[in-house]
Amino acid sequence: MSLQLPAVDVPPQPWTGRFDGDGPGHRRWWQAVNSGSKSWNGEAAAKPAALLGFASDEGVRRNKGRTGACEAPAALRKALGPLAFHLDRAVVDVGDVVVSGQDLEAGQDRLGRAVAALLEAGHQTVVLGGGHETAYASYLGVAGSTAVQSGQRLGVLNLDAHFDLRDEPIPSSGTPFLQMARAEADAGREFRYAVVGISEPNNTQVLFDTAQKLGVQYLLDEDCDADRVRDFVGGFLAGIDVLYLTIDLDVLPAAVAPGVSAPAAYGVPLHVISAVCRQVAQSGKLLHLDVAELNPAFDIDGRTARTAARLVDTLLR
Ligand SMILES: N=CN[C@@H](CCC(=O)O)C(=O)O
Ligand SMILES: [Mn+2]
Ligand SMILES: [Mn+2]
Repeated sequence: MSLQLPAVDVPPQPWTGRFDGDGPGHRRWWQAVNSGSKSWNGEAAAKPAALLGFASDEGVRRNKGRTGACEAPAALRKALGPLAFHLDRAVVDVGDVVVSGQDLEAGQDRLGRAVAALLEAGHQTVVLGGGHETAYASYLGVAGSTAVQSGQRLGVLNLDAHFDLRDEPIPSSGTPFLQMARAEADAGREFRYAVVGISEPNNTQVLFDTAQKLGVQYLLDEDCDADRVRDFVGGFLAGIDVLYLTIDLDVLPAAVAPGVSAPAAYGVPLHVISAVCRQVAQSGKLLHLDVAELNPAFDIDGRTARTAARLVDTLLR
């Protein structure tokens, strides 16, 4: 595949990690990414993955959260770099879209256009956020894809302690899914939105009412045992053609994911979230994914970034 990547604000930088040798048996993520669009074994079965950073703090700032998510794309690459590479696809890094100052909307627009271009070129797209305002930027790209434009049914699956359906005068990290609901209605499409891991005490009645009005399917964190989540996700996948998966890392318990703006007191166990990622990867319906809300300033030993890296690795298997 030719390297026709969209221009972004910061071009990709070389990746680094532990070096055990040059042969395929020693390969780690950093070596695979640095070898670009060349498949590591020349016969990759799956479509190449394109990683794109969204360096944005503005949504969290507007939502009165703890800022620092703009450093997350670099922290996620650092966590991915040393992982042993067992993927049957090439991975390319496209670089970062950077939200400058307070112009979140312009950044979301740039990211959306880059995602749409990468989807058009046949990539499996992966956005490394950013606060959860990343989700609306991702959506702009997904909504512009040929798959959605040609009438395939889009599903948005959010792994999150929060609905992020706030009705606010300006967009933030708390509003992306209400923005999507309105955009889908304007386009004359049904909004298919499901959330795994909702924390009841961290979402007001107004948010539950909005979710009900929009027909949102959700599972509370306390109900997220492995069987129930597998059935819930399986049911959602059965009713859609293409999936946009978004992982807000605050869906995980604070001990596993301390490096977020709003750590979860309860959280969904990592093995359950990891199983969702395997289920989604095996469905063959994954169009686009992103990881949001990592805040390296509050991460302990890179726990949150390492966990996120592992989930991305699982999703690209
Ligand atoms: N993306 C953020 N979502 C949450 C944050 C909650 C909080 O800061 O406590 C929300 O807006 O509900
Ligand atoms: Mn959240
Ligand atoms: Mn969120």
